[in-house]
Amino acid sequence: MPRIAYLGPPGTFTDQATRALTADFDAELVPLETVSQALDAVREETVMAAGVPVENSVEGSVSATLDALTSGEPLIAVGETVLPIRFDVLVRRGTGLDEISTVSSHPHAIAQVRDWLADNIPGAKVLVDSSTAAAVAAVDAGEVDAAVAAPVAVEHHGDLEVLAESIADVTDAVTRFLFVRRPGTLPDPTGADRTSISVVAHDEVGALTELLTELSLRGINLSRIESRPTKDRLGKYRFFLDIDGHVSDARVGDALTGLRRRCGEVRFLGSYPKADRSPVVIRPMASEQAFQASQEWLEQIRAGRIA
Ligand SMILES: O=C(O)C(=O)Cc1ccccc1
Repeated sequence: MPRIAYLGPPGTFTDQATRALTADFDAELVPLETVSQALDAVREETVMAAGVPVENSVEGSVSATLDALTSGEPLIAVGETVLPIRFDVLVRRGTGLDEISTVSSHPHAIAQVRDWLADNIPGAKVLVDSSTAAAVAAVDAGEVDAAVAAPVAVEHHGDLEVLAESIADVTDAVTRFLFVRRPGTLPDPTGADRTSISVVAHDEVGALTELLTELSLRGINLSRIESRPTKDRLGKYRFFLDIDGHVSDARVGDALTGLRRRCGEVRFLGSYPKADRSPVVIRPMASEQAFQASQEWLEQIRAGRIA
Protein backbone atom coordinates (compact mmCIF):
# COMPACT_ATOMS: atom_id res chain seq x y z
CA MET A 1 0.00 0.00 0.00
CA PRO A 2 1.52 3.40 -0.92
CA ARG A 3 2.54 5.60 2.00
CA ILE A 4 1.37 9.20 1.68
CA ALA A 5 2.73 11.93 3.98
CA TYR A 6 0.75 14.95 5.14
CA LEU A 7 0.96 17.87 7.55
CA GLY A 8 -0.24 16.16 10.74
CA PRO A 9 -1.10 15.12 13.33
CA PRO A 10 -4.45 13.49 12.46
CA GLY A 11 -7.28 16.03 12.47
CA THR A 12 -5.58 18.78 10.43
CA PHE A 13 -7.25 20.31 7.40
CA THR A 14 -4.44 18.74 5.38
CA ASP A 15 -5.46 15.34 6.80
CA GLN A 16 -8.96 15.84 5.33
CA ALA A 17 -7.54 17.10 2.05
CA THR A 18 -5.11 14.20 1.72
CA ARG A 19 -7.98 11.75 2.28
CA ALA A 20 -9.81 13.43 -0.61
CA LEU A 21 -6.69 13.35 -2.79
CA THR A 22 -6.21 9.61 -2.17
CA ALA A 23 -9.89 8.65 -2.30
CA ASP A 24 -9.38 6.53 -5.46
CA PHE A 25 -6.82 4.12 -4.00
CA ASP A 26 -5.77 2.45 -0.74
CA ALA A 27 -3.12 4.50 1.02
CA GLU A 28 -1.38 4.51 4.36
CA LEU A 29 -1.44 8.13 5.56
CA VAL A 30 1.71 9.23 7.39
CA PRO A 31 1.37 12.36 9.56
CA LEU A 32 4.52 14.53 9.77
CA GLU A 33 5.12 17.68 11.76
CA THR A 34 5.90 20.18 9.01
CA VAL A 35 5.28 20.65 5.29
CA SER A 36 9.02 20.63 4.78
CA GLN A 37 9.32 17.21 6.47
CA ALA A 38 6.46 15.87 4.35
CA LEU A 39 8.10 17.03 1.11
CA ASP A 40 11.54 15.76 2.19
CA ALA A 41 9.99 12.35 2.91
CA VAL A 42 8.86 12.31 -0.75
CA ARG A 43 12.38 13.29 -1.89
CA GLU A 44 13.95 10.60 0.32
CA GLU A 45 11.47 8.04 -1.05
CA THR A 46 10.17 7.02 2.41
CA VAL A 47 6.70 7.94 1.10
CA MET A 48 5.24 7.94 -2.43
CA ALA A 49 3.65 11.38 -2.25
CA ALA A 50 2.51 14.12 0.11
CA GLY A 51 -0.59 16.28 0.63
CA VAL A 52 0.30 19.90 1.47
CA PRO A 53 -1.67 23.18 1.82
CA VAL A 54 -0.72 25.77 -0.82
CA GLU A 55 -3.11 28.73 -0.67
CA ASN A 56 -6.07 30.07 1.23
CA SER A 57 -8.76 32.33 -0.21
CA VAL A 58 -8.47 34.74 2.74
CA GLU A 59 -4.89 34.49 3.98
CA GLY A 60 -3.10 33.85 0.66
CA SER A 61 -0.20 31.50 -0.04
CA VAL A 62 1.30 29.12 2.46
CA SER A 63 4.87 30.40 2.28
CA ALA A 64 6.31 27.30 3.99
CA THR A 65 4.97 25.17 1.13
CA LEU A 66 6.25 27.45 -1.64
CA ASP A 67 9.70 27.57 -0.04
CA ALA A 68 9.85 23.82 0.61
CA LEU A 69 8.76 23.03 -2.98
CA THR A 70 11.74 24.91 -4.43
CA SER A 71 14.41 24.28 -1.81
CA GLY A 72 15.45 20.72 -2.63
CA GLU A 73 15.34 18.09 -5.36
CA PRO A 74 12.57 18.82 -7.88
CA LEU A 75 9.04 17.70 -7.02
CA ILE A 76 5.84 18.04 -9.03
CA ALA A 77 2.18 18.44 -8.15
CA VAL A 78 -0.05 15.84 -9.81
CA GLY A 79 -3.38 16.82 -8.26
CA GLU A 80 -5.18 19.48 -6.25
CA THR A 81 -8.25 19.72 -4.08
CA VAL A 82 -10.07 22.69 -2.56
CA LEU A 83 -11.67 22.37 0.89
CA PRO A 84 -14.06 24.69 2.69
CA ILE A 85 -12.45 25.77 5.95
CA ARG A 86 -14.38 26.15 9.21
CA PHE A 87 -12.70 27.01 12.49
CA ASP A 88 -13.99 25.95 15.94
CA VAL A 89 -12.55 26.64 19.39
CA LEU A 90 -11.63 23.46 21.27
CA VAL A 91 -11.04 23.34 25.02
CA ARG A 92 -10.77 20.77 27.82
CA ARG A 93 -14.25 19.81 28.98
CA GLY A 94 -15.83 22.40 31.25
CA THR A 95 -13.47 25.29 30.36
CA GLY A 96 -15.33 28.60 29.98
CA LEU A 97 -14.38 31.59 27.83
CA ASP A 98 -13.23 33.54 30.89
CA GLU A 99 -10.80 30.73 31.78
CA ILE A 100 -8.85 30.94 28.52
CA SER A 101 -5.54 32.72 29.03
CA THR A 102 -3.68 31.04 26.13
CA VAL A 103 -4.99 30.08 22.69
CA SER A 104 -2.96 28.34 20.01
CA SER A 105 -3.19 27.35 16.34
CA HIS A 106 -1.48 27.30 12.93
CA PRO A 107 -0.54 30.85 11.80
CA HIS A 108 -3.01 30.67 8.87
CA ALA A 109 -5.84 29.85 11.27
CA ILE A 110 -4.89 32.57 13.76
CA ALA A 111 -4.87 35.12 10.94
CA GLN A 112 -8.43 34.21 9.97
CA VAL A 113 -10.04 34.46 13.41
CA ARG A 114 -8.45 37.66 14.75
CA ASP A 115 -11.77 39.51 15.14
CA TRP A 116 -13.33 36.68 17.13
CA LEU A 117 -10.28 36.45 19.42
CA ALA A 118 -10.32 40.23 19.98
CA ASP A 119 -14.07 40.29 20.68
CA ASN A 120 -14.32 37.18 22.85
CA ILE A 121 -10.98 36.52 24.57
CA PRO A 122 -9.12 39.84 24.24
CA GLY A 123 -6.78 39.13 27.13
CA ALA A 124 -5.67 35.69 25.91
CA LYS A 125 -2.09 35.23 24.77
CA VAL A 126 -2.03 33.93 21.18
CA LEU A 127 0.51 31.18 20.44
CA VAL A 128 1.36 29.51 17.14
CA ASP A 129 1.88 25.80 16.54
CA SER A 130 2.92 23.65 13.58
CA SER A 131 -0.71 22.81 12.75
CA THR A 132 -4.24 23.25 14.06
CA ALA A 133 -4.31 19.63 15.27
CA ALA A 134 -0.92 20.04 17.02
CA ALA A 135 -2.50 22.95 18.93
CA VAL A 136 -5.42 20.68 19.86
CA ALA A 137 -2.97 18.07 21.20
CA ALA A 138 -1.34 20.83 23.27
CA VAL A 139 -4.76 21.62 24.81
CA ASP A 140 -5.23 17.93 25.63
CA ALA A 141 -1.77 17.87 27.24
CA GLY A 142 -2.70 20.87 29.41
CA GLU A 143 -0.07 23.12 27.78
CA VAL A 144 -2.55 25.70 26.43
CA ASP A 145 -6.17 26.45 27.25
CA ALA A 146 -7.75 26.58 23.80
CA ALA A 147 -7.05 25.71 20.17
CA VAL A 148 -8.53 27.03 16.93
CA ALA A 149 -8.98 23.99 14.71
CA ALA A 150 -11.10 22.00 12.29
CA PRO A 151 -14.35 20.63 13.76
CA VAL A 152 -13.09 17.04 13.15
CA ALA A 153 -10.06 17.59 15.38
CA VAL A 154 -12.17 17.02 18.50
CA GLU A 155 -12.81 13.41 17.41
CA HIS A 156 -9.19 12.55 18.17
CA HIS A 157 -9.39 13.69 21.81
CA GLY A 158 -12.06 12.31 24.17
CA ASP A 159 -11.46 14.89 26.91
CA LEU A 160 -11.99 17.94 24.72
CA GLU A 161 -15.13 19.75 23.61
CA VAL A 162 -16.13 22.47 21.15
CA LEU A 163 -16.62 25.80 22.95
CA ALA A 164 -17.42 27.96 19.90
CA GLU A 165 -18.27 27.06 16.30
CA SER A 166 -17.55 28.74 12.95
CA ILE A 167 -15.51 31.63 14.33
CA ALA A 168 -13.81 32.75 11.09
CA ASP A 169 -13.79 36.49 10.40
CA VAL A 170 -14.65 35.76 6.75
CA THR A 171 -17.14 32.98 6.12
CA ASP A 172 -16.83 30.64 3.11
CA ALA A 173 -13.02 30.58 3.15
CA VAL A 174 -11.46 27.75 1.16
CA THR A 175 -7.96 26.30 1.04
CA ARG A 176 -6.27 24.65 -1.93
CA PHE A 177 -4.06 21.62 -1.32
CA LEU A 178 -1.58 19.91 -3.67
CA PHE A 179 -0.73 16.25 -4.10
CA VAL A 180 3.04 16.20 -4.66
CA ARG A 181 5.28 13.44 -6.06
CA ARG A 182 8.78 12.93 -7.41
CA PRO A 183 9.00 13.72 -11.14
CA GLY A 184 7.76 10.86 -13.32
CA THR A 185 4.86 10.26 -15.65
CA LEU A 186 2.67 13.35 -15.78
CA PRO A 187 -1.12 13.25 -15.42
CA ASP A 188 -2.81 13.18 -18.85
CA PRO A 189 -4.20 16.48 -20.10
CA THR A 190 -7.95 16.84 -19.43
CA GLY A 191 -8.78 20.21 -21.00
CA ALA A 192 -9.27 21.59 -17.47
CA ASP A 193 -5.70 21.69 -16.21
CA ARG A 194 -3.43 23.98 -14.29
CA THR A 195 0.35 24.25 -14.61
CA SER A 196 2.51 25.53 -11.76
CA ILE A 197 6.00 26.93 -12.29
CA SER A 198 8.49 29.06 -10.40
CA VAL A 199 10.89 31.47 -12.08
CA VAL A 200 13.68 33.74 -10.95
CA ALA A 201 13.70 36.73 -13.29
CA HIS A 202 16.87 38.70 -14.04
CA ASP A 203 17.12 41.98 -12.12
CA GLU A 204 16.64 44.34 -15.08
CA VAL A 205 14.14 46.82 -16.51
CA GLY A 206 10.91 45.21 -17.66
CA ALA A 207 11.88 41.67 -16.59
CA LEU A 208 8.52 40.87 -15.00
CA THR A 209 6.50 42.53 -17.77
CA GLU A 210 8.38 40.55 -20.42
CA LEU A 211 7.94 37.34 -18.48
CA LEU A 212 4.17 37.87 -18.33
CA THR A 213 4.13 38.82 -22.01
CA GLU A 214 5.47 35.33 -22.82
CA LEU A 215 2.15 34.08 -21.43
CA SER A 216 -0.26 36.67 -22.80
CA LEU A 217 1.14 36.47 -26.35
CA ARG A 218 0.27 32.78 -26.35
CA GLY A 219 -3.24 33.33 -24.97
CA ILE A 220 -2.43 31.82 -21.56
CA ASN A 221 -4.41 32.90 -18.51
CA LEU A 222 -2.43 33.52 -15.33
CA SER A 223 -4.51 32.43 -12.33
CA ARG A 224 -1.99 33.25 -9.60
CA ILE A 225 1.32 35.03 -9.15
CA GLU A 226 3.16 35.12 -5.86
CA SER A 227 6.66 36.23 -5.01
CA ARG A 228 8.97 34.89 -2.33
CA PRO A 229 12.49 36.07 -1.54
CA THR A 230 15.12 33.69 -2.94
CA LYS A 231 16.88 34.24 0.43
CA ASP A 232 20.20 35.00 -1.39
CA ARG A 233 19.96 38.76 -0.98
CA LEU A 234 17.47 41.57 -0.48
CA GLY A 235 15.53 42.35 -3.66
CA LYS A 236 15.96 38.96 -5.42
CA TYR A 237 12.64 37.18 -5.82
CA ARG A 238 11.27 33.89 -7.06
CA PHE A 239 7.85 34.16 -8.72
CA PHE A 240 5.35 31.34 -8.42
CA LEU A 241 2.97 31.26 -11.36
CA ASP A 242 -0.17 29.17 -11.86
CA ILE A 243 -1.34 29.18 -15.46
CA ASP A 244 -4.30 27.59 -17.22
CA GLY A 245 -3.40 24.60 -19.37
CA HIS A 246 -1.17 21.50 -19.42
CA VAL A 247 2.53 21.38 -20.28
CA SER A 248 1.67 19.09 -23.20
CA ASP A 249 -0.51 21.87 -24.71
CA ALA A 250 1.41 23.57 -27.54
CA ARG A 251 0.86 27.11 -26.19
CA VAL A 252 2.00 26.16 -22.66
CA GLY A 253 5.08 24.29 -23.89
CA ASP A 254 5.96 27.20 -26.19
CA ALA A 255 5.61 29.69 -23.31
CA LEU A 256 7.79 27.57 -21.03
CA THR A 257 10.59 27.50 -23.59
CA GLY A 258 10.28 31.29 -23.84
CA LEU A 259 10.57 31.63 -20.06
CA ARG A 260 13.52 29.23 -20.05
CA ARG A 261 15.39 31.45 -22.51
CA ARG A 262 14.56 34.56 -20.53
CA CYS A 263 14.91 33.64 -16.84
CA GLY A 264 17.78 32.60 -14.61
CA GLU A 265 15.87 29.66 -13.13
CA VAL A 266 12.64 28.00 -14.20
CA ARG A 267 11.16 25.10 -12.25
CA PHE A 268 8.28 23.05 -13.58
CA LEU A 269 6.08 22.33 -10.54
CA GLY A 270 3.46 20.20 -12.26
CA SER A 271 0.44 20.03 -14.61
CA TYR A 272 -2.70 18.61 -13.03
CA PRO A 273 -6.51 18.76 -13.33
CA LYS A 274 -8.08 21.81 -11.67
CA ALA A 275 -10.19 20.98 -8.63
CA ASP A 276 -13.33 22.56 -10.11
CA ARG A 277 -12.72 20.86 -13.51
CA SER A 278 -13.76 24.07 -15.32
CA PRO A 279 -12.55 23.81 -18.94
CA VAL A 280 -9.73 26.12 -19.97
CA VAL A 281 -10.94 28.79 -22.40
CA ILE A 282 -8.65 28.85 -25.43
CA ARG A 283 -8.59 31.70 -27.94
CA PRO A 284 -8.54 30.55 -31.58
CA MET A 285 -4.97 31.78 -32.14
CA ALA A 286 -3.77 29.68 -29.17
CA SER A 287 -5.44 26.38 -30.08
CA GLU A 288 -3.51 23.17 -30.81
CA GLN A 289 -4.66 23.37 -34.45
CA ALA A 290 -3.46 26.96 -34.77
CA PHE A 291 -0.01 26.03 -33.42
CA GLN A 292 0.21 22.99 -35.69
CA ALA A 293 -0.94 24.85 -38.79
CA SER A 294 1.50 27.70 -38.22
CA GLN A 295 4.35 25.22 -37.65
CA GLU A 296 3.52 23.40 -40.89
CA TRP A 297 3.37 26.73 -42.72
CA LEU A 298 6.87 27.60 -41.44
CA GLU A 299 8.19 24.20 -42.50
CA GLN A 300 6.80 24.76 -46.00
CA ILE A 301 8.66 28.05 -46.23
CA ARG A 302 11.88 26.51 -44.95
CA ALA A 303 11.52 23.71 -47.47
CA GLY A 304 11.21 26.27 -50.23
CA ARG A 305 7.66 25.31 -51.11
CA ILE A 306 6.07 28.71 -50.38
CA ALA A 307 7.41 31.82 -52.06
O1 LIG B 1 -3.00 23.19 10.46
C1 LIG B 1 -3.76 22.59 9.68
O2 LIG B 1 -4.79 21.98 10.02
C2 LIG B 1 -3.45 22.63 8.25
O3 LIG B 1 -3.77 21.73 7.54
C3 LIG B 1 -2.85 23.90 7.71
C4 LIG B 1 -3.97 24.89 7.55
C5 LIG B 1 -4.22 25.82 8.53
C6 LIG B 1 -5.27 26.72 8.36
C7 LIG B 1 -6.05 26.68 7.22
C8 LIG B 1 -5.80 25.73 6.25
C9 LIG B 1 -4.75 24.83 6.41
